[in-house]
This record gives sequence, structure tokens and C-alpha cells, in this order.
Amino acid sequence: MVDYIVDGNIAVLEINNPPVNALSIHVREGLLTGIQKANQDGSVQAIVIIGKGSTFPSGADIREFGKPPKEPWLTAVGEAIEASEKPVISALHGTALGGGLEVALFSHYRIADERSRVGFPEVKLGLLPGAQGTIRLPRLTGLAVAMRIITSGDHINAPEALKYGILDKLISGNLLQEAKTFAKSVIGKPLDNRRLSKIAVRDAATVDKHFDEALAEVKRKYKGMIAPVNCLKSIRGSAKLPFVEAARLEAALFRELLTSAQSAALRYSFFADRSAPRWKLPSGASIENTKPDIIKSVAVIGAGTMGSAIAICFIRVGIPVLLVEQNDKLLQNALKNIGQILQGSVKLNRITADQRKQSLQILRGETSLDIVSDVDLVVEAVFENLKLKQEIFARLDKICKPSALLCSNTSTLDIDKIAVATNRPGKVAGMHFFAPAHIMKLLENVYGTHTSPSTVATIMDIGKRIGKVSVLVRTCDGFVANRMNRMVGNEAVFMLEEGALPQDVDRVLEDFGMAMGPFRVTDLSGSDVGWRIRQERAKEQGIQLTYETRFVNGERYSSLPDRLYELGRYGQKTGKGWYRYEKPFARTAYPDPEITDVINSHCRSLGIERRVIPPQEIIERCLFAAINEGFKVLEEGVAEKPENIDIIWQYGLGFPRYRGGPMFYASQVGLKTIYERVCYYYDAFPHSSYWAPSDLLRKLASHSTEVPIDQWTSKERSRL
Ligand SMILES: CC/C=C\C=C\CC(=O)SCCNC(=O)CCNC(=O)[C@H](O)C(C)(C)COP(=O)(O)OP(=O)(O)OC[C@H]1O[C@@H](n2cnc3c(N)ncnc32)[C@H](O)[C@@H]1OP(=O)(O)O
Repeated sequence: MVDYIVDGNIAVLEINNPPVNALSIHVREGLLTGIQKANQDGSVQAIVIIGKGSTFPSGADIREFGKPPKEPWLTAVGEAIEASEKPVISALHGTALGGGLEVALFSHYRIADERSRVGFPEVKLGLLPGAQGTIRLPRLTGLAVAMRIITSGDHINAPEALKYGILDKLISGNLLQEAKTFAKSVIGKPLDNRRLSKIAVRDAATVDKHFDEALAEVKRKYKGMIAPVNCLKSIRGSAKLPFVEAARLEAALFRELLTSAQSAALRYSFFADRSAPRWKLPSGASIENTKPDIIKSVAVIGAGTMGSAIAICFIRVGIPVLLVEQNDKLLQNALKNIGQILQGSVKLNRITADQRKQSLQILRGETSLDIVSDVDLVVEAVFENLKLKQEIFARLDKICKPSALLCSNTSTLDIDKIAVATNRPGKVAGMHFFAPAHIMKLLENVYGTHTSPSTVATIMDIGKRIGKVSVLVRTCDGFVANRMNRMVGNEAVFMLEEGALPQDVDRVLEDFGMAMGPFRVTDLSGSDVGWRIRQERAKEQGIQLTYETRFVNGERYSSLPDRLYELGRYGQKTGKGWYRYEKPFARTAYPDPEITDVINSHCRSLGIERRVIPPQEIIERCLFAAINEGFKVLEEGVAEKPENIDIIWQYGLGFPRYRGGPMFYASQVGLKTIYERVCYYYDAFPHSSYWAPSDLLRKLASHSTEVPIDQWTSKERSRL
């Protein structure tokens, strides 16, 4: 894994561990023996460390964390590099990250390809750079820059790294040749002033000020996360303590993080990010064996907030869009809004003025559906009504060329019921964007019974092209996101009837780490949408909903949200919802005594006795209900694997990444506990049938030892 090549008086240690040259055990062994051999070899006068293939090591091997550690540790390898009697030059290309950058910081010199990037992304894995990165980097860059680089985890490009003193020289030609030439030029020069352990942190006297400022910043930016705080404590140690003691402190802070639940969740999330977009259908078709169609043009039907934002997703990556809205006034408004949103992106330096102009040049607004006859892909984004969507799909089927894909941005409706309106069910699928669609990263792609593998391949591919995290799910009511999230909403409202207030529920879930509690989310999106859907469903079933309605088809129902609607409290847009706002569209939510009165009078009129609801019950009722549904989603094959569910929650529903997602969180709580509590609540609330425990959950919980999350589906689903 590390090739030892001698060229004249230079020994080259070439790391060969594709794809990213991670510093796995055999790489560490190879580096250590390579350094020892070169120091013993009388003909060698300098040593070059370089990566084979696309990159210098991009870090420790993340898969080794959580397993029993194997010697030599990276720190021991690094100390041997620094102690080398012969100069060691690290020659960087690609992405020299984490442990890779630490290897470079143990070396006496660092040169780099001018296109390379360096960084310490450990914080994103809930860790800190534990091979002396936190105490070596400040010696080169000063404290403020080191704190920023280490707590953000951001990659730094080579010219910037040169400016900060991390690199000694940039190379534009052949890296290996240049490294050898550089190595020859430093033979015989003193090494002690190149050993970072011998150099002081130059602005050590200002450490407390930097620490306080950076701590306030990370507490605000990374609320609830422990890794950025430990990073800062360790950097502070680098300035306050002798080198050896600072290294000891760093090791202790690293160990604390390595064994933390947060790091386990973040490491799981790293691999879940990469596994979730890899799709596979029950038929065996998969990303490996199915080619996507090339999409060159798109039509978006419906120029409301959602349709406009979806159009932006395509035009900003250069895919022309026809935006169709039957009402010209609405269409002109939408085009104006899109221009303004893109202008906002220019102001935020996300795109250039030129890119805005180019995007708008490939957007065309139209009021007639007939115009879409030649596009490759249609995304329908009209009101969530099955009949309306069926009508539009029937028309599209007649208008569009036979090869065109017809997709719906439905958030809940069964794709099969939409596909039957066409003569091309194989080319019909769901593309569920999350609001605001031009910002939210998630795309929940939905396949129906007849959706063809190439349609799936195409929507997954186009999702990637427009920069979304695409996850494939099978059609069902609500798919994964809304199906599971419905339980959170239901339980949250039921708890209001039983004794909680909106701010109590939101605070507990936000302290847990959710981006927003369910009532703040409803206020943001508008409660009128939910009201209309409830009314329509009731009408379809011939049911009359009143304030007294407590059960619908034997299921518990709360009319509290309907009361809010009748009061005109639609949320932020009316300046009043579950909270009050200073004015319509204001963002800051204030608890509202009027809401407390509404809830109390609702309970009195229905004879419901209120009680104190403890925080743990709020967590369990909202999250365990969703988790139980998640297991049903898995056992039905709606989601292929738990990672898909967790990625949907992280990118679409604001679940804290440092808790992994609801399914990973369940694995940390323990499936026996989850199962027992689900049974308890099913007993307590028999009229909320979603509490009926999932078979998959029951079977997994019955094992004498916890079944690891990566075996949940393989081990049990086939036996159900
Ligand atoms: C005492 C303690 C001492 C030292 C402690 C050190 C701490 C660390 O070093 S922690 C690791 C820090 N490094 C990282 O976090 C980098 C993680 N990787 C990335 O950010 C990216 O992979 C990338 C290097 C920027 C490359 O991106 P890209 O080209 O888009 O490829 P990917 O699809 O992301 O990755 C390809 C393939 O490699 C796997 N992989 C990447 N990095 C690692 C790693 N560090 N360890 C193990 N595996 C890694 C990744 O999962 C992909 O594998 P697949 O099987 O294809 O999914």
C-alpha cells in the first residue's frame, strides 16, 4: 500500500490505497517502515511522500473508527516523520484532508499541486484532527485562521493555503518531478526550524480572546454539537500548554469524541449520503445496470411558488425551461419573482450577474399547455388534487412526444393513480421537491408499479444534475417524508389537547436538534393547505367535519387546527397562526395567550382534562410514532434501506445530522425500548392505529442482541 522507490538520492514513499488513499492500517505501517528504511539507507538524502492516483491521503480510514484500533497510530507514524534525520517533503495533490494533512504537517516541507485543496473535515464526522492537527496548524497559521479552518471543516484551496503558510510552494507542472527537485534543494539544511513541535504559536498571548469569540460563534452555528467545542479546547491547549501536554489534551478530547453518539451518527451519515442515491428496484434493475435518458429541456406546469422554484433548479444548471401557467397575470408575477430570487442569489455571491442573465435567457413563460410538445421532461406542480392532476396528465400524454417523461411534484398522491390517466405509465413518476424548492437539497423521487427502470434512472440522474440529494422511494400515501412526518403532526396536536402548548412541543423538539418544531413549520408553510386537504378528503368520504368531531372512521381526530383556520390564523402569511407575528410574513414567532385561550376553551368544550406533558413524552410520541412508521415503510419496501429514510429526514425535514436520522436514532435508543414504548402508546391510544407496532420492529426487537442497522432489512424483511 506504500511503494518504496529510490531515485538517485531521493526515496519516494508512494501511497497506493484507492479511491482516496485513506490512511488505513497497512498505509500507516508502510509509511512507518518507509521512513525507517530511508533513514537507514546511506544512499538516501531526502524523502518524498506522495499519493498515487487522484489524491494525497484524504484522511484516516473512516471505516476503521468504532473498531478496535490497530497500531501503529497515525501519531506514531507522524512523530517518526518529524524525527527523520533526512528532510521529508510531502507533495500534495487532490484533496489532502484530515489525517492526510496531518501527515503533511509532520513533514518538514509541504509543496502542492496548485489545484489541490487541504482541510480538516473531522468536525463533520463529530471528531477533531486527532493526530496533532489542532496543535500543529495554529503554529503555521495563527489561532484565528486555525480555529476557522478546524471548526468549519471547509476545504481551503492551494493558493489560500500558501497564503496562510500551510504550504511552502505551489506546483503547476509534474508534481513528482518537482518534488524531487525541491527535495534536492533542501538536502543538508537544518531541520529543527522546520519541525512544528519546536515552534511556538506566535499569537499565543491572544488565545483567550480568540477562544471566546470562536466559542460563541460555534455555539450559535453548530447548536448542540460537541465536536466544534472540543476542537476549540484543543486549539486553546496548543497555545497555553507545552507541546507534549497539548498533544495529551488533544488525544483525550479526541477519545471523548470518538466514543460519542454524535460522532457515530455523523460517520453513519457520511456513508448514508453516498449510499442513499444508489438505487435498486425489486426487479433487480439498479443504478449499476440502467442508463438514464439525456434530458435537454423541461416544462414545469404551474407557476405557483413551488413551480417557480422548481424552474429555478433547472435553469440555473443550464437546462431550458418552459414555465406554463394558464393565468397570464400569475405567469408574469412568477417570472418577476424568479428574476428577483436570482437577483438575491447574485447579492449573496451564490451566482454571478452573468449566470443570472444566462439562466433567465433559457426560461420561457407560456399560457398554453400545447407548447410543451417537444420537451424531454415535464414536472407538474399544480394544486394537490388527484382529479386535477389526472386531467393534466391525460392532456400531457396527448401533447408530449412519446419519449417524454411525465412527472408529478405531488407530495402525497399515489403515482399509480396519476399514471392510469396516461397511455405511458412506464414514463410516469413522482419528483417530490421540498419547499423552498430552489433551496432545499432533497428530492424524493417516486416510482409506481409501472414506472420503467430507465425512467427511474433518468429522474435520479437529473436530480444529481440539479444538485439535489435524490432518494428513490416506492409510491404509497405520503411516500416516506410526509407519511412518517404525519405522525409527528398528529401527536403534536393531540398533545395540545392533552395539556401542552405549541411552544412546549416546539421547544422540546428543537432542543433535540430539529431545525424547527412542528407548529413553527405549519406557520411557515401555512395551515390553509392542510385544512383544504382535510376538507377534500372528508368530502370524498362523505364526512362532515365539525369542532365536535373527535373520530373519523374510528381514528382519533383533533379539530383544533380547523378552529385556527376558521379564525383566519393561517400562519406567518396572516401574521397569526400557532404563534403571533409582528406583521404578516414576519419571521419571529411569539407565544400567543390567545392561542392558549383557544386551546383551553377547545378542551373545556370537549370535556378533555389537561395534564402536564413531560419532555420525554413529547419526544417519544412524536419521534417513536414516526420511527414505527419508518419500520413499516421498510417492511413494505417503500424505502429500500434505513439510510434512505434517514437522508430524507436530514435533507427534507430538518432532522439533526448529528443524530443520524430517525432510524439511526432508533438504533441508538435500542429497538427493544422503542418497541416497548410503541406498544405502550398503542395501548394508551388505540384510536390512533398508526401506533400498531410494525412487524419488522417487533422481530428485530426480539433478537437477544441488538441487530446492527445495516442488517435490518437483509436479516428480517425477507422472513416477514
Ligand atoms: C488518533 C487519530 C488520528 C487521526 C485522525 C484523523 C481523523 C481523520 O482523518 S477523519 C477523515 C477526514 N477526512 C474526511 O472526512 C474526508 C472524507 N472524504 C471526502 O470528503 C470525500 O470522499 C473526498 C475525499 C472529498 C472525495 O470526494 P469524491 O471524489 O466525491 O468521492 P466520494 O464518493 O466521496 O468517495 C469515494 C469513495 O471513497 C470513500 N471514502 C472517502 N473518504 C474516505 C475515508 N476517509 N475513509 C474511508 N472511505 C472513504 C467513500 O465512502 C466512497 O466509497 P464508496 O464505497 O464509493 O461509497
